[in-house]
Order: sequence, then C-alpha cells, then structure tokens
Amino acid sequence: MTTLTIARPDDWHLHLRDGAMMRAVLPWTARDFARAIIMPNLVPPVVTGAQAAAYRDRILAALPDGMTFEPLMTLYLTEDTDADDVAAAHTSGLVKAVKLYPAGATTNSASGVTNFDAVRPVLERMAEIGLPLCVHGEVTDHDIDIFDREAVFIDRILDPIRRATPGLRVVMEHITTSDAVDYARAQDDTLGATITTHHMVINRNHILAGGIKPHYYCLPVAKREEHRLALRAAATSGEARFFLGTDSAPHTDANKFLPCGCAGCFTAPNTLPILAQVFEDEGALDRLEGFTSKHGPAFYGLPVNTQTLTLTKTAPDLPGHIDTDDGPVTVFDPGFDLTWSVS
Ligand SMILES: NC(=O)N[C@@H](CC(=O)O)C(=O)O
Ligand SMILES: [Zn+2]
Ligand SMILES: [Zn+2]
Repeated sequence: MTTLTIARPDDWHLHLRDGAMMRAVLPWTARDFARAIIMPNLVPPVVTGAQAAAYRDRILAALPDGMTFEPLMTLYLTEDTDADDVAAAHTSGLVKAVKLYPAGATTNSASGVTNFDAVRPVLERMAEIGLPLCVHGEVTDHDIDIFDREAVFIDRILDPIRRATPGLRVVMEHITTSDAVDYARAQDDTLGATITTHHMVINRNHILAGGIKPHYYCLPVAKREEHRLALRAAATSGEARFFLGTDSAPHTDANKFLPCGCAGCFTAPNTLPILAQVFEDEGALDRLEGFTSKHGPAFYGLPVNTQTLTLTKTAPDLPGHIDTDDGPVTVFDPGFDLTWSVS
C-alpha cells in the first residue's frame, strides 16, 4: 500500500499550553488533527467554565489564518469544583470532559484531588448528565514504586469510583500497562482508554539504559517491554474502547535538562507518520482509521470528521525540534526512520 486516506484524526488528549508555547505548537496539531481534547493543567489551572471559555478564545486567536481546528475544552477537577458550574459548561456545549489529576501525580497537578470523597457530588452530577471524566491514573503514595502506580490506582481509586458512580463515563488516559489494557477490556462501554504514540514505541530501557534520556521521560513513565507490546496490541486490535490521545506535552529543552526535569514527550508533529509505521508493522494499517478517527468520536458522542487526511509512503520532512519564544522544544524521536508522510 502506498497511500492511505482516512477520516481526519482527532487527538483525545493534548497539552497546548498557553502564550508563546501555544502559538508555536498549535499549528503542528491543527495541521493533522480536526479536534483535540485540551488538557486544563495550566498555571493556574482551568477550573471554571469561564476560565475554559477564555482559554478556548485564546486558542482560537492563536490559530494561524487558513487553519481550522476545534478545541474541545475540559475542566480541571478540584475539591472545590462547583457541580452547577460544571453542568452549565456542559449544557452550553463548551466543555466535553472533566479531568481528574490525583494531587501531585504529574505536571501542574498541585490543585488536583487528594480526598476522592470530596468530589463525589461532582462525579454523580457528571454521571447524570453524561459528561465524561478523563483520569490521570496514578497513585501518588511515596511507598508505591513509580512503575506500579498505574496498576495500584486502578485497584484503589478507579474501580471504587466506577462502582460507586454507575453510569459515569470514564476515559483512562495515556494507559501504560497490560493491567490497564486488561481492566479496560473487562468493562462495559462506559469506559474508554487513550493510548499515546510514544508508549507504543518506547519502553523503560529507552529512558534509562546507556545514559538518561530526558526526552523519553513522561508520566506515566514508560514500563517494561511486555507492557509496550500489550499497548500496541490493544491500539491495533480494532477494539472501539481504545483510541488515540497523543499526550503531546511540550516542554522547552531547558526545562527537560534540569536536575529535576519536566515530564512529557512532544509528539504532535510526527504522530501520524509514527502511527502509520506502527500499524503497518503490526499488519493493521486498515485499523489505523478506527484508532485515530472513529473510536474517539463514538465514545464522546461526536460525529466523525467529514474531511479526510491522506498518508503517502514517502519519508516525511519534519523538524527535530521547533523554536518557540521560550526556547527550543525537541520533537519525540521514535528511533526508527519514518516512511509515511501526511500529504
Ligand atoms: N504526560 C506528561 O508527562 N506530562 C504532562 C502531564 C500529564 O499528562 O500527565 C504535561 O502536562 O507535561
Ligand atoms: Zn497525565
Ligand atoms: Zn497529558
């Protein structure tokens, strides 16, 4: 196969940041994706409907002329979140999901949730109105090994929340383990799971063996090879519960190369060429469209994009880094030559 035309993809988990960083990264997403679920972990976080509306306006104002892109806004769940404000933001069509960060789990999660009982009223309201909860699924307990934090979160937090809140639609974001794949497969269609580009490509050796590679450090951290293989199998399986959320999370190189460097891989520019390669290697190119363009809209109850995107079998011309007014940002290096380009 030398060309592949698919419904235009969406990204169901994206960090666009704000200001200079947003201006630099937004065109790379808008180039290949029609819509994206926009993560609310700004500083300060996007907590209220009014803040989400203002952020949406800033995104649209930063979109270059001639490009179209629809930001799907989310609210950052805190223990003080007002259920009425959430419901109003949903009813108006502004907000498509609420994001749960366990406090301290990841970048800019300090305002997240520590006491999960405190957010019960909001979760119950969300179940009533059909508003999905997107979850960063890691516990933050210091006595839990960082490689086990996702599996422990499923048992201790996620499953109890789902049992206590029947009907709540939940997206397990950026899953990294076979435990998460197995859990997702055992649930009904109120549960979806996003898989990133980079977690299908790297395992923990890529980060740690032969010298530390800050550009491969993200959260949840990449796990053993058996988990990477489980994620690739899930993504390429054609099962509707699994869909693309790149978690493209730009940080300047200066912020990656610190004694305490930031977590995140910047994959917006080359996600589609990488995914085409992964799906081709797995003999599943015919399932790429489901993963990038159909399963996500079905979960969120949105139409599939009517525009299309065509991939052709030629090496893409993509930058190794992009320049921003805050400094350079390195693009995720998959470690193999790309053979598919977006035409
Ligand atoms: N994935 C990451 O490693 N980082 C994300 C936060 C997140 O999605 O957890 C970020 O905002 O930088
Ligand atoms: Zn996260
Ligand atoms: Zn993220």
